[in-house]
Amino acid sequence: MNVKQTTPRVKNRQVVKPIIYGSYAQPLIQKSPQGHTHEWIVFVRGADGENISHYVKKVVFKLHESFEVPTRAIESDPFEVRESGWGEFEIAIKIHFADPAERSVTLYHGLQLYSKDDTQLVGRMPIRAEKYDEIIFNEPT
Ligand SMILES: O=C(Nc1ccc(C(=O)N2CC(c3nccs3)C2)s1)[C@@H]1CCCN1
Repeated sequence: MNVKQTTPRVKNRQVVKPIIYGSYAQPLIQKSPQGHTHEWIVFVRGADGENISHYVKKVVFKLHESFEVPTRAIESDPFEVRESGWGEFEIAIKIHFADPAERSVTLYHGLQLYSKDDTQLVGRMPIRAEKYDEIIFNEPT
């Protein structure tokens, strides 16, 4: 009996990429001449340390417009911006993908320089403000 063998079509399947984004901040030992009180870093990274540059082409961090160069495009791992300042504000984080067919994704992060609860932090303990999220790609059939 002649049975036609067909290649099994892969249905639309999802590829889920876990990421962590956020900021770490630490008080400066002394206020800078510009009045900066903290140093901080804002970042996007793969959860469990995965190298996201396999599927991320660049990450654009949009800082407050009072920064000298408020728009920072980072085109290779580590996708982070290291800065200093005196206050907390929202940072837009736009992730552009290596696959030109994939639309970019924008996340928003409130830079945190101070502890949210009333624990009086001893010394220069860093303030970690991190969020877990997932980038979901729909694989074509
Ligand atoms: O703080 C806040 N907004 C901030 C915007 C920019 C900040 C900052 O840290 N910097 C600008 C950059 C400069 N350095 C020298 C010249 S411009 C260092 S803070 C708000 C105000 C109320 C609550 N939070």
